[in-house]
Amino acid sequence: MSSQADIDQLAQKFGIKNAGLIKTGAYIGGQWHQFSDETFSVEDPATNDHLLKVSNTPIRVVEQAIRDADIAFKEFRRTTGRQRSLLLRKLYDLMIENGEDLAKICTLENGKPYADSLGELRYASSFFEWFSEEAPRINGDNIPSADPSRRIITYKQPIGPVGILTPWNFPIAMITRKLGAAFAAGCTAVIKPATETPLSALAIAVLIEKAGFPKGVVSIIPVDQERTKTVGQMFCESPLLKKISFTGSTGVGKILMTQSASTLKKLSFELGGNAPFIVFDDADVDLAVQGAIACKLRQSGQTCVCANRLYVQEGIYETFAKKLAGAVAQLKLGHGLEAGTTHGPLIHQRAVAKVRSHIEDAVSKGAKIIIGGKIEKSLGANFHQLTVLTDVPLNAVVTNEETFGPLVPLIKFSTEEEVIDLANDTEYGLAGYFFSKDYAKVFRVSEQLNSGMVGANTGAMTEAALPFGGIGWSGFGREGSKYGVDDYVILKSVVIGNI
Ligand SMILES: NC(=O)c1ccc[n+]([C@@H]2O[C@H](COP(=O)([O-])OP(=O)(O)OC[C@H]3O[C@@H](n4cnc5c(N)ncnc54)[C@H](O)[C@@H]3O)[C@@H](O)[C@H]2O)c1
Ligand SMILES: O=CCCC(=O)O
Repeated sequence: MSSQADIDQLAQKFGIKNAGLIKTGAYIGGQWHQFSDETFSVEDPATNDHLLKVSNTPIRVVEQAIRDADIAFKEFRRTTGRQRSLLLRKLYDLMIENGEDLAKICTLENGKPYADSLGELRYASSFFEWFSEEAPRINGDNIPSADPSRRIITYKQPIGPVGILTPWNFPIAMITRKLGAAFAAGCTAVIKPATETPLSALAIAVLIEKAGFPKGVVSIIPVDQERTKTVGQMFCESPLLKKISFTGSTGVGKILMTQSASTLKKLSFELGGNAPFIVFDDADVDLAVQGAIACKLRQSGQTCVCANRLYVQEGIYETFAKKLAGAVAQLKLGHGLEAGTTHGPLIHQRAVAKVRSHIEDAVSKGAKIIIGGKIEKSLGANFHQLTVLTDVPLNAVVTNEETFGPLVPLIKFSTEEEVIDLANDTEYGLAGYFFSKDYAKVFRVSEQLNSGMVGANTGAMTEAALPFGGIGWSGFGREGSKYGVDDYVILKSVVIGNI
C-alpha cells in the first residue's frame, strides 16, 4: 500500500488541499484498515501512470464488514428520520466544502475533465441534500377497512443492511444516489466501489466519518478485479444483507441476479442501455446538435444514459450532420486537469477496443467517417477521437450494442412510425431522446418510446428529483426522486381488529 509520503506527494502535485481525503485502506466498522501485503494499483487513465496502491480487502474482512453492518443496523434502524436527516445534511455540507479536492481525485482516477468532475460532485452531493429532506417524511398510511371494526395501518421500515456495487463512470454520484436513499430509510451499507476508482469512494468515507455517522453504518471495501467477482457473489448469497443495489453492465447484472436466487434478495439494478436519439425534420437543429453533444458525448460517451444510436429524419439529415461535425470540431481532447479540455480519455483499453470495433464494423458496411475515427495516439493509448459517422446502415452492430464511447452514428429515417419501431427494437430501455417543435408529437413520441426515461428537446435529464431507472435489460428500481427510498423499505401492513 502507498505510504503517507506517497499520498502527500500526490496531493501536492495535483493541488489537493486536504490530503486527509486520500485514503488507501478499507473503512470498516468505523475504522481504517490497511492491508500492506495485498494491494492493487490505481492508475490515471489519461497517462496510465500509477497513482497509488490501494488495499485489496481480504475476504475475511469483507465478511466482518457485513457482520458490522448487521450489528449497526439494530441501532441505526431505531434512529428517527429527523436524526438521519441532520446527518445527511452535514454530509452534504462537507461534500460541498471539499468539492474541489473531491473533483480532482475523481478526475485523476476516472479521467473525466475537471469541470465534469465538479459537475458530478454537485450532482452527487445533491442526493445527500435531497434524501436529507426525504428522511423525515417516510411514512405509511391509515387505510379504511371494509370491516368497521378493523383498522389497517402501514409502516415503511428499513429493509436491512444493503450491499452496494458501483461503477467507475460516476465514482461519486453512483455511491451517493444509493447511499443517500439507504441512509434516509435507516439502512446500513457495505460498499464495493469499482476497482478503477476506489479513491473517490474512500474520500466519501472520510466525510461520512467526519459527519458523525455511527460506527459500522457504512463500510467501504476496495478490492481488485478478481476479488470483485467473489465479493459480488458473497453479497448476493449473504443472509445478512437484505438487498443489493448495483450499477454496471447488463452481463454482470444477470450474474448477480442468478447468484441472488438462493437468498431471494431484493434487487435494484441500473444496467446498460441502447438509447435512441431522434431528430425530426421539425426540430430546432441547433438545439438538437447541442443536445446530441451533451447526451452522446457526455464523459466521452461513457454514461449509461448516453444516446447510442442517432436517427435523423431525411429532410434535415445533411444539415444536422454538418452542424454536428462543426460543433464536435470545437471540442478538445486532453488530460482532465488541463485547462480547456472538454473531453478526456476512455477508462481502459477494452473500452477503446469496443469503439474501434463498432467503427470498423459500420465502415465495412458502408458508413462514412465525417470527423474523428482514430485513436489519438499523440495524447495516449486511451484517447479516442470524438467520431461522427453518417450513412450508418441498420445492420451495423452499433444499432443494437452499447458503444460506451465517443462514437456518434447517424442513421436516416423517413417517418414517425418507422423511427418509433426502430427505436423500440431493443431489449434495453434506460433512456430515449427526441427533438421536435410539434407539441402533439412531443406527447405522442414520449408515450410510445419504451424506456424508463425520455428526454424531449433536451439531451440532459438527470437531477436528484428525477426518478432514475430503466426497463427490460436496463434493469429495475428507481433511484433519486420521491420514489428512491421505496427501494430501501419494506411496506408492513398491520390490521387492528375488534375495535
Ligand atoms: N450503467 C452504468 O452506469 C455503467 C457503468 C459502467 C459500465 N457499464 C457497462 O459496462 C460496460 C463496460 O464497462 P466494464 O468493462 O467496466 O464492465 P463490467 O461489466 O466488467 O463492470 C461493470 C461494473 O461491475 C463490477 N463487476 C464486474 N464483475 C462483477 C461481478 N462478477 N460481481 C460484482 N460486480 C462486478 C465492476 O467492478 C464494475 O464496476 C459498458 O459497456 C456499460 O454497458 C455501465
Ligand atoms: O451512468 C450512469 C449515471 C448517469 C446519470 O446519473 O446521469
